[in-house]
Amino acid sequence: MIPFRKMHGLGNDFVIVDARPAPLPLAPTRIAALSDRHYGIGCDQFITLETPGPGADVFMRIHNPDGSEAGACGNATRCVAHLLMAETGRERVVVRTIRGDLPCERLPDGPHGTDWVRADMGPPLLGWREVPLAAEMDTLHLPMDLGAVADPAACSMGNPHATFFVPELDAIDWRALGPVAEHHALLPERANIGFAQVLAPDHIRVAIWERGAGPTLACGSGACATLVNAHRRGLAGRRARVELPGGTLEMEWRLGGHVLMAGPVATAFEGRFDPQAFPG
Ligand SMILES: N[C@H](CCC[C@H](N)C(=O)O)C(=O)O
Repeated sequence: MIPFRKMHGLGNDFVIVDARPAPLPLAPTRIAALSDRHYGIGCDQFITLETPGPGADVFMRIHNPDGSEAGACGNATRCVAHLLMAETGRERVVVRTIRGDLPCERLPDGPHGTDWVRADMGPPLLGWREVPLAAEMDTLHLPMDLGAVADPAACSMGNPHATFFVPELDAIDWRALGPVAEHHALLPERANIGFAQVLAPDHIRVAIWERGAGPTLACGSGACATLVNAHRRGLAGRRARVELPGGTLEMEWRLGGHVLMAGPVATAFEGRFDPQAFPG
């Protein structure tokens, strides 16, 4: 039997397994089965903790429920950091991903008396090859028109994001538009798709259709991409509250280039599963 911990950041939820004591060779098909909300445990991303090299406290591997591996997961970064802080008693830890090292710190005096964790998600990647896009173009204005939405901006936070800016989020069927954009020909590695309504230079409402996962209650790297793309378009400052369906993250795109995100984390439950009971 394999123990797991179920955590979430604003309802963006994760199954977390610990492969630091010994390798846990779970095939993508088995990860997908475990991530299924009816036949498995269910989650937005499946997170595997691995022993890092020097300079980090943990390596965090990220899989989507379709079995694909992702390069960033902001809310899981915050959850894993909180787990490590509880293990070590430290207020600051470093989470390593395939994208790089993400320093995290606990904010004990967060709003509403909850423990908040702030993650430094690193700098956004703004070049067309870095997103990546299918051809050379201005990443601030993609020639993509889906009728109800068009002209998104794109960037990478270690994973690809495209952001549509809309006058009224409630007026569009973003759950129908999301998969069309996710699989658009301009996005050779697909992308996480944000639908953002800028309410003020420091307040953005966004809904995210996640690559390989679909609609989620929150998306940390998506919130980072939303702020970056809004600021690049002159629609927002460098600090903003980003309001997602599951709650609000406090975001900052620092002059040094790094994007920071802060918000609450929670553990829902712990359990165990028999991997042989799942196809894979
Ligand atoms: N929920 C995650 C994003 C997962 C990204 C994944 N869907 C991808 O394929 O890039 C977050 O909080 O950043």
